[in-house]
Amino acid sequence: MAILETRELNKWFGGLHVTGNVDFTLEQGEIHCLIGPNGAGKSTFFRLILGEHLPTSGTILYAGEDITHAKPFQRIGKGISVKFQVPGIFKALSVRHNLTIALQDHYPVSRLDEEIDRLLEFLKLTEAQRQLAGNLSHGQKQWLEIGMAIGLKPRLLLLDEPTAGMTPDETFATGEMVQELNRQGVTVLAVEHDMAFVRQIAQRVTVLHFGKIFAQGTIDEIVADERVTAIYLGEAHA
Ligand SMILES: Nc1ncnc2c1ncn2[C@@H]1O[C@H](COP(=O)(O)OP(=O)(O)OP(=O)(O)O)[C@@H](O)[C@H]1O
Repeated sequence: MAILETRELNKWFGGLHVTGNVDFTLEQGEIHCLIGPNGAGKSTFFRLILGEHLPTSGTILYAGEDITHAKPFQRIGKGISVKFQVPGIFKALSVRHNLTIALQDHYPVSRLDEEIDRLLEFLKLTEAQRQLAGNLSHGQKQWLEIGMAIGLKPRLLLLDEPTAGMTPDETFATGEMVQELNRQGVTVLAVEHDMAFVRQIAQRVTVLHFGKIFAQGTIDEIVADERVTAIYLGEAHA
């Protein structure tokens, strides 16, 4: 079953056709990576799914329901959550306090502490829970942000370059977190440039180019596609 579908989705910014007639299907339960050259329209596609941009034309379906014109908070309420590239954490508050703010409206007080403890452990942040979020390493800040996105128990998690700026060890640990979330039933759509990470997590890959779907398949199929190498991977691995 498809958890997300876009049909003939188009977005124009003035004369720029940034999303070009995109028919995209995300199956419930998969980890899907979106790759493509800079300016290919990946972030715009995310913002359309989230409702931060409205499409010029076309339809977005979430679990079969038309959400094309739903407000962002309504989409979040339906189970879509996002982690953007720039961490949106409260730097002057402790790690635990950040998670408390993210979760407090969604759990009864009696369960809140237990839920935060569980999340801290998952994020490898138990030891750091009393530190100010601003003092965390770059990778830990990204994990805290992932925690704030998954605390709401989304059905669909969107990740925008989740490993940007991470060390290889942090990147690998992030991949393990994403896989564990997926085992727990979360469908994941990630924009990512790091091909080692894509190989670690992706069950399917979509290549965007000039706002259009250029290729789709498993990571092995994508890497073996000479047309993809010509527009993207050649440059990424030069
Ligand atoms: N709000 C906007 N107004 C006008 N043009 C925009 C707007 N947002 C994005 N664009 C343009 O749309 C095109 C696609 O941008 P987008 O950020 O979606 O690409 P991307 O694939 O995410 O790129 P990157 O990998 O560099 O993040 C670019 O040419 C960009 O300049």
